[in-house]
Amino acid sequence: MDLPPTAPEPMALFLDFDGTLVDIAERPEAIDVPPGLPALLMRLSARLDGALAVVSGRPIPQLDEHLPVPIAKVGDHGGSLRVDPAGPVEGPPLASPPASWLARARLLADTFPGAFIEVKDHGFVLHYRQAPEAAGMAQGLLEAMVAEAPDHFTLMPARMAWEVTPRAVSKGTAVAALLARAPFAGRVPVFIGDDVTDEAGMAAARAAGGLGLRLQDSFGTPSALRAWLAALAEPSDTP
Ligand SMILES: O=P(O)(O)OC[C@H]1O[C@H](O[C@H]2O[C@H](CO)[C@@H](O)[C@H](O)[C@H]2O)[C@H](O)[C@@H](O)[C@@H]1O
Repeated sequence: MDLPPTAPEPMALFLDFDGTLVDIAERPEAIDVPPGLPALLMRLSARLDGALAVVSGRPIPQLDEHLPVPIAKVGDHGGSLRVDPAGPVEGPPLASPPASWLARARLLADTFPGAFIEVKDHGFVLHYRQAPEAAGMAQGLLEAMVAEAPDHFTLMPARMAWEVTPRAVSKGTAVAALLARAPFAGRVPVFIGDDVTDEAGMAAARAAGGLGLRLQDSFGTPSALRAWLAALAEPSDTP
């Protein structure tokens, strides 16, 4: 593992949620959010003058449920953004997958006990954490689906899941959009994530002169990252 980095100044910080801020759980609703995490993110956001965003594949309402604090949030892998915590949720118009895709994906998931579908507004996830034997067939089916509408959708490998997402957005487009706006503009971006779905965010941060950090390499575990964030949130003692 590399040493945790020295935070650049002034920093804009982009944090993935599942597998980065919180440990992976058997199911999406079973995550254990450490009780102090929302307050820690609040302190950190204040320390960065608001230039902190949680950037997740989850929809923003789910992020609000797990992190009920007024910080910037990006959901749906860049499909929805709420930069001003008191402002509206923004995002480009995006297609939704045809109902027939969901029906076919559900049929497949139903043949593998433990596999299930998570539906989002503009995509869906086929989770196979409890049915790893479903991975290959799921990949084949979903690849064939997105090949029917390659301009609109793409298939992303996630952690023990395949996710059909809109092609037009990614965590990278979200980072670029936030960096063009206050309070993120003019700061050095740092994106921290654990997953293939975070690579576009990391690449966007690096392209803007900042850091794209893989949790496993730079911190090891979500708990170690939270400790680093807690130290960062402390007021600086330099005048
Ligand atoms: O971008 P993220 O915040 O990392 O979200 C990515 C996906 O995370 C969730 O699924 C993953 O985490 C679950 C809980 O630990 C786990 O059970 C599952 O196997 C993982 O794939 C979430 O359900 C998805 O909607 C997110 O896109």
